[in-house]
Amino acid sequence: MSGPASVLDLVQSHRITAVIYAAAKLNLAEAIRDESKSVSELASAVSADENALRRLLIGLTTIGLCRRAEGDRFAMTDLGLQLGETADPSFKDWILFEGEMLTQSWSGLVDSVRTGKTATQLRGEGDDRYAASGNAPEANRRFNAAMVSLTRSIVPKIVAAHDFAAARLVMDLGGGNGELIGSVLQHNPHLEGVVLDLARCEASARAHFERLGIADRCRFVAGSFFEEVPSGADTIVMKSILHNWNDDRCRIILRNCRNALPSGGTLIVIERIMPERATTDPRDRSCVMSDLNMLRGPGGCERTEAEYRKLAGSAGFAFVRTTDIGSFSLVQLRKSGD
Ligand SMILES: C[S@@+](CC[C@H](N)C(=O)[O-])C[C@H]1O[C@@H](n2cnc3c(N)ncnc32)[C@H](O)[C@@H]1O
Repeated sequence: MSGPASVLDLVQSHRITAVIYAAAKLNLAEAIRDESKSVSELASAVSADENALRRLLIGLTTIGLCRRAEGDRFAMTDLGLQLGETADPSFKDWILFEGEMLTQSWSGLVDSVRTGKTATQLRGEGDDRYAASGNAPEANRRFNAAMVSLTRSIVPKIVAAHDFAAARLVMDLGGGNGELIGSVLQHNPHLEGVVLDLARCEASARAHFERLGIADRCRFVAGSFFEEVPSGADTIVMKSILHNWNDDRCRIILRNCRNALPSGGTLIVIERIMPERATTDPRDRSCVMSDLNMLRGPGGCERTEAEYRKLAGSAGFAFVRTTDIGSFSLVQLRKSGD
């Protein structure tokens, strides 16, 4: 957002989400591709009313996702192309998740602020959103696909930021569909990998390993990191895990990691780092919005670097370094005190 916005502009932000969601749902980026298309052509390609579609396309130009070409033709901008399913990066799955699930959940934010409880707790479905959503396969598929699109966009920075040369077996704890470990293994042919996550991620993770040609050196273990983390890995990575949980739950996960790692083993935590004092800077805003998303969603929070260091220290890890990788940071820790 450039310059100070009016309160009216700010409160109408949901309209922008709806415009982007409509464009993604209509597969507009796929229909337009790299060349401009006429509105009538597009209307028949995406099954839309021509006049209404023109109005949507003009809306998309005002937020920089489309540009008007000659006559009644529109093209996607580079940013707009990211709405396409096969773009690199593609945020389509995140947009569908945001438009179909998060928008609904956030409408109850006031209840979470009043009570300090998550949407799942307020519905009386317990403290663990992941356990509560166990029999909602379509919602889980949507969530997992959204996580893949977000993680895929930052994986090159993760791979560049950490040298895995000395590692032998890397475990991605809560690694979902295997996006992160897949990339780490592709860039490090000497490595073996394992993903530990809930059983519902197993089929898609295994299919992903087959697609990448790493199935012979990457396994999936179905389990819960609150019960046990299997030993064998010298390095454990966790992306977007600790921010899901409160400090007590995080300590259980961290202690299970510590029990699983050999002496001096490495733990890499990849999370957004909360600023000590948030400002209107877009990066601060993005982190704080994620923090509120954790309040409403799984019940965790975003933490400052000092908070991560303290939390990890209380579970027997020594701080090594923090590397800034854009909107996320990579906090490297070492098992201490054997
Ligand atoms: C926010 S997602 C992060 C996924 C992945 N690390 C990424 O960043 O793309 C959290 C992950 O934790 C997994 N998870 C939740 N509860 C778990 C549990 N008790 N044991 C293992 N994994 C769990 C979820 O299935 C999900 O894949």
